[in-house]
Amino acid sequence: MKKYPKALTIAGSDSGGGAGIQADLKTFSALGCYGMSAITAVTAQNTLGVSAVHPVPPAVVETQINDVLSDIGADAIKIGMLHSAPTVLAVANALEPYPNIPMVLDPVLASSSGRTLIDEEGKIALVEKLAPQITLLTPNLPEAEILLSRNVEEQKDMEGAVGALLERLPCQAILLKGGHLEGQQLMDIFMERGKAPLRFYAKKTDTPNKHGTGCTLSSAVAAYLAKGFSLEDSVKHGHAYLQEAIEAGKDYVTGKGHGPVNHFFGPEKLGEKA
Ligand SMILES: Nc1ncnc2c1ncn2[C@@H]1O[C@H](COP(=O)(O)OP(=O)(O)OP(=O)(O)O)[C@@H](O)[C@H]1O
Ligand SMILES: Cc1ncc(CO)c(N)n1
Repeated sequence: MKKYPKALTIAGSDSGGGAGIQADLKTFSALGCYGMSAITAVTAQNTLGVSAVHPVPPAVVETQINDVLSDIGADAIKIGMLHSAPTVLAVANALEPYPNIPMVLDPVLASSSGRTLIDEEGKIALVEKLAPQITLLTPNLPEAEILLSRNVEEQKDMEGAVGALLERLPCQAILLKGGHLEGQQLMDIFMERGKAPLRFYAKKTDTPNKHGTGCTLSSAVAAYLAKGFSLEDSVKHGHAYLQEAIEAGKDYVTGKGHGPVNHFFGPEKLGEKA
């Protein structure tokens, strides 16, 4: 009997196709996983920003998750935009019966253009109710600052920050992303509870197409977890996949603002004529 590696994303829809559910499903597909989705909110957005957010009722979010997991099942789950406390609680509730599925939570607190994508009570519920079920949390620096209530301004502050996040949040591991810092060499730092931190370096690519990098990275890690890799190897391979997708997408023009990365740089390259 053949079985696909299966990955579920619980996230918001990005009408522009570069972030959210759309980026997650592209990433799962590019990495050879069967992708499924539970949509938490419909956003109207494009490469210039988010213009509207319409939440899906929490009970409908919970039912999407129940229906997928009780029938098809998932080998890994990625969680993105949750929008509000009732949605966070509905997701925590629906996932509680599945403690053995690895879960990656990208704590989407605001869009890159600054629009808030979760409310204050949602943040508290995320830390208190959902984090205990999470294998890997993937905050960017502004999100880490919100979660820690202190500034993280340089690469040398990141190791202290990742340790402090692990003390404050009951998840198993953290990947703190340094993509928002100045400088030509970027660093992400990964730490599993009780282990030494690991650093992942990347040369900063000169590109306008960075929309959805966070979504793509967390889904790539989830895809590798679904395929049976260890957490450390999934982070390593997920980071490498994103770097290739950023590089492969840098010369394309999509919209007037921040375009997407190129998820399909493999054998069937997006944009190439047959
Ligand atoms: N210009 C770049 N070149 C190469 N890698 C980058 C670049 N910008 C960001 N990255 C990488 O992309 C990943 C996402 O980092 P970032 O800190 O931008 O997350 P994010 O803010 O959550 O993303 P998003 O903009 O999708 O919300 C990290 O691995 C980071 O190192
Ligand atoms: C739906 C959605 N999720 C996440 C992000 C963050 O990139 C976004 N802009 N939109």
